[in-house]
Amino acid sequence: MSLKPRAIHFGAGNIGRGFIAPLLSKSGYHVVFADVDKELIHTINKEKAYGVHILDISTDEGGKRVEEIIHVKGVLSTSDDILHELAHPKLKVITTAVGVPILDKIAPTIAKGIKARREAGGGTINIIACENAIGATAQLAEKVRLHLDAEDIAYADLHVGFANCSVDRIVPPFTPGEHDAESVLDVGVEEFFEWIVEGPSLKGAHPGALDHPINGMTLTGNLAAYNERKLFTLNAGHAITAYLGHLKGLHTVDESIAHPDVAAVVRGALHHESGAALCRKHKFDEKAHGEYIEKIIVRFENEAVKDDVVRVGRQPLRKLGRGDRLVGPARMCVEYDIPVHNLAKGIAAALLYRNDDDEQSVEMRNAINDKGIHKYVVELTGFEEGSDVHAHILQSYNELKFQAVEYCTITQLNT
Ligand SMILES: NC(=O)c1ccc[n+]([C@@H]2O[C@H](COP(=O)([O-])OP(=O)(O)OC[C@H]3O[C@@H](n4cnc5c(N)ncnc54)[C@H](O)[C@@H]3O)[C@@H](O)[C@H]2O)c1
Ligand SMILES: O=P(O)(O)OC[C@@H](O)[C@@H](O)[C@H](O)[C@H](O)CO
Repeated sequence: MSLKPRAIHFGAGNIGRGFIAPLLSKSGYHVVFADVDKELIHTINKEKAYGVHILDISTDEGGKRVEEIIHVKGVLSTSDDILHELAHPKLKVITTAVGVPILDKIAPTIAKGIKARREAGGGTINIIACENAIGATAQLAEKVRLHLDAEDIAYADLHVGFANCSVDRIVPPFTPGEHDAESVLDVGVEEFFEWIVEGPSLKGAHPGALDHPINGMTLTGNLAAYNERKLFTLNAGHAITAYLGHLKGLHTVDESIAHPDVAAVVRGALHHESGAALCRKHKFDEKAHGEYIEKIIVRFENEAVKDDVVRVGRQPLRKLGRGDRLVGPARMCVEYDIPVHNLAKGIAAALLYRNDDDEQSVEMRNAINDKGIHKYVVELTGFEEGSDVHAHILQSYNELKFQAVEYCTITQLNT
């Protein structure tokens, strides 16, 4: 039996293959991917390796650097095989990158795994949900607990660490043929990455740290600040770029941010609105935060990444959640009396996002038609009619709707 520590990663998609698994693998873990996609799992088990293409025009090799990830395994997350993996004595870490709405679906499986570990006397493990949401691991923990009995909960309290994190690396859709890739498993990623994990929640021989450290993972005791900094800056700017770009008929993030109107709204939202509020709340150094924002804009401009506005804009209702990247920073601005003209434009552009292949876009359009935009904005954001923010969102909505007609048919906009 291999002496290597094992890690199970739920979700063998972009961020799983392009970010989390490479760090685990390069830190000496044997990585087992768990996914619902049979074809993908079959290919992982057949090829056992893939390449991570670094998509940076600035890399010495002109964007051609490829990192080989080897000795990976796949297991179908809906089969009993996953339970054997979860009970494995060498298992140390479970990570996820499946999308927040899917955490519900994997929770019962993880709960069965915890029960199996208790019965087998398995060692301590740590679980880290690498999703774009504040407190994603805490949400997962809550869902897992619903499937545990009192004995299992007592065991989990001692032997299972649930650590929240902030995860940052842009991993766009990747077409192997366009990049001389050898395998359909290959992924393309930007060079930059940041994985910040709540240290105090980790369990093991040295509480507050992993028994087998992961190179590239940073531990912190103040995750809340990093979480809000990332979601309300990178993801806020990304979403605004994607929704405004989509309304202009643009297809990629680099094309959208190159449009001066889009860049002006993104800079206004990040520097003068979310940034100003974040600096007030978390006492960030204003100059350093300004540099953080500009570095993010350079990442959006990376032409080698070619990220799709449809990927970045996916699930608009999740993105319009009160604690999420658009309404979240707008609410924080209101707390500090900071006007929100640019975030309001981003929220309005999200409300105008029309994509018949995206269930949440369709649901949003139907809700706007049924309830009317005034009431719907109140329901979604919590900003009352008559408030400045509500008025700014409505004003931007009407202006953008009018401008968007040039690119979309009236039927698509439909409101
Ligand atoms: N791509 C990025 O740039 C990026 C960066 C940071 C964070 N994230 C976050 O990572 C998560 C995943 O994003 P992604 O871009 O990798 O998405 P993706 O669609 O590429 O990958 C998701 C994977 O999860 C699998 N999956 C779905 N249901 C499952 C289930 N029940 N059990 C196991 N696997 C299941 C899918 O088959 C797919 O392979 C999201 O929360 C996203 O916000 C993405
Ligand atoms: O994954 P989502 O849908 O929450 O957000 C889309 C993108 O903004 C996101 O995936 C970024 O690429 C990522 O957060 C970069 O770290």
